[in-house]
Amino acid sequence: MLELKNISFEVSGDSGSKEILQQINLLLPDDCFIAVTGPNGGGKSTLAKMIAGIEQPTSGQILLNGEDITHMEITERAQKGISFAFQQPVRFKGITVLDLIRISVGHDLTVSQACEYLSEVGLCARDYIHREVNGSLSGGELKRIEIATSLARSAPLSIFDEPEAGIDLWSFQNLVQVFENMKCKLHGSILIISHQERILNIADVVLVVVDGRIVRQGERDEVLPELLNSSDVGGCRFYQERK
Ligand SMILES: Nc1ncnc2c1ncn2[C@@H]1O[C@H](COP(=O)(O)OP(=O)(O)OP(=O)(O)O)[C@@H](O)[C@H]1O
Repeated sequence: MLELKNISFEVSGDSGSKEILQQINLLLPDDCFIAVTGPNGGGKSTLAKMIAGIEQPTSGQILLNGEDITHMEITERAQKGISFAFQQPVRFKGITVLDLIRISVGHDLTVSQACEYLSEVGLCARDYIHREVNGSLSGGELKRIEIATSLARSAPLSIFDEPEAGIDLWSFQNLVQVFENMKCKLHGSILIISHQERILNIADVVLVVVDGRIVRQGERDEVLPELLNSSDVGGCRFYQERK
């Protein structure tokens, strides 16, 4: 179980300081699929980065299964079982797709076993398995390879930052299926940042982040209709923050 207690994140710039996250409280139980949504610039990626250890909060506490991980680095959190797939996937010069899947799974794997992960994300495995994870891959290909490595890692908590970004419409249908399968197979929690109704539609819990605050959180069937029926852009302004 992951718990965020009063997490705030402030940055200083030329025009003074800015609070990107304000007093975030969140409880993420085990085996839960949570979708985080909200307008651009609301703080969703920053929230995910706090959990993964890419950014450190200015104040507050993050607990993983009761252990305080607030000041742990990203590598240590990864070892504790938090996996993070970036909005802009990272390139690994000199490392092949096969290497990356083998590293992710953490034990030896045959080529055909590794290929299964690529097939799951809709890539023709034989065309990609021996390719280097470098700039020669398109954004969408990198994104799918990153999702395949997350599947291989099968972490207790997998975080995906806008997995749909850069994925074409046809592949998007499959991507929704990938996450549905993941939800059934994975013994762990999934946190997805998404703007897509079809992704929100497969989540157990939907969380809405606006202006650095959680303005709404609850079961999908409760929150999604409110979001979709709201006339406001981002669908968020009318919600009251949950105390
Ligand atoms: N290190 C930083 N320094 C200054 N501003 C930052 C920093 N990190 C994030 N921000 C700002 O904080 C706000 C929230 O950014 P964030 O990327 O978390 O938003 P988001 O909800 O994920 O947006 P999107 O939907 O567009 O991906 C933005 O205005 C962003 O410019």
